[in-house]
Amino acid sequence: MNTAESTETARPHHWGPRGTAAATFAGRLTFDNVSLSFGPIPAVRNVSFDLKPGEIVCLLGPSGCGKTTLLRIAAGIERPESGRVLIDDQEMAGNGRFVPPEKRNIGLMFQDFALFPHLSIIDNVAFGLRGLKRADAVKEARLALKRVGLADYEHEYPHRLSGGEQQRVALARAIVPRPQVMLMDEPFSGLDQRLRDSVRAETLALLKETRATAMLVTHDPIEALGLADRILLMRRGRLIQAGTPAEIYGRPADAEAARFFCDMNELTGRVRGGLAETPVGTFPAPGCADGEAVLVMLRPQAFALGPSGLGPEGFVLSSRFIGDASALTVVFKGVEAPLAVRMPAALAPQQGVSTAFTVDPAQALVFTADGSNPI
Ligand SMILES: Nc1ncnc2c1ncn2[C@@H]1O[C@H](COP(=O)(O)OP(=O)(O)OP(=O)(O)O)[C@@H](O)[C@H]1O
Repeated sequence: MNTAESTETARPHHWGPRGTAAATFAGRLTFDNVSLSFGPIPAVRNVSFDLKPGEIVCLLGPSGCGKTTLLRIAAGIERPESGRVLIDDQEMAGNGRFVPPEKRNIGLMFQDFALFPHLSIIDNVAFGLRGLKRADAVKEARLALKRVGLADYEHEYPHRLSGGEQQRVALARAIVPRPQVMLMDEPFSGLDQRLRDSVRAETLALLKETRATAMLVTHDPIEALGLADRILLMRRGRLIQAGTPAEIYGRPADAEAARFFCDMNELTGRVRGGLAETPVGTFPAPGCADGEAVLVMLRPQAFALGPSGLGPEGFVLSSRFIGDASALTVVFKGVEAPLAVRMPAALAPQQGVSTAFTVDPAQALVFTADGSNPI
């Protein structure tokens, strides 16, 4: 059963059968040194990337970092002040050229779904097919509505639909003209938390089916890790790092990028013989000179209980059950502030206990002391 059924309304909530959406010829989306400022605010600065046909990419970063502006530039809603935007090597913007949004063969989906309130659901979906004969447009729109499980809703109006249903109408409307590139701005943020997981999974399946290249904006790192073939990480208008979810999570470009994905424990280490020494263990720091100070970041899940005498001893200051895990704060000798530790609830020690821990070096990230470069 789709979890949407239990959360929103009593109406049926099944999406249509997978594999029935119309496929497109995916486009390559290229940004070549693109910049745009709003007065003194440099919203997008010298951004370059290349989205391969059919790739699903999440544009990720904190609020105000320029994600929406970048998406709007890709769509042709904003003009870059310098640089070039290309789809399949054709210039959409740059060198004096500018192709308007309706000529770019892109699909757009906004955070608030932006359905037309005065149009019925079928007319909302058929809106992008105005070039077709009415009967053909309606036929295509019906197929798309069926795929998102809303075939019975075609005569309804947007205000009569729940948020999850509106999201599906917006998705059907975006895919129905078979765009080469889909651009989606926070497409799940307006949805109830419990609904989000199933809608994300269905949307991802649908995107793969249409084979369109997709760029999704999100500020949620977990969402990006779960959805994307590749993540583009932005900060203050710049592209900081591009890579697969495993690359970005496992080897963040700097300490700030690491903090964006996880609440990190941060310790200062001193290097000796290629190892950063800290009060809770030593971690590889290849290429660093003896005596150099480095920043060691440890994920809360790096810690496990260990045999006495081997790892650091810690005093459990607090232990909180949070469902599938327990969140602990633990005081270690030589470390100023208590460290955050997370482990399976069944294994977690009680508050007030002193016990030995081990620390998984694979969960440690070592950076230069100022956090600007990984080691
Ligand atoms: N039309 C505009 N006029 C002036 N400033 C703007 C305009 N659009 C965006 N900005 C500014 O540009 C910067 C980037 O904004 P943008 O909306 O692209 O960021 P974002 O990463 O999408 O943020 P959020 O996640 O909060 O939507 C911000 O400082 C924002 O205030």
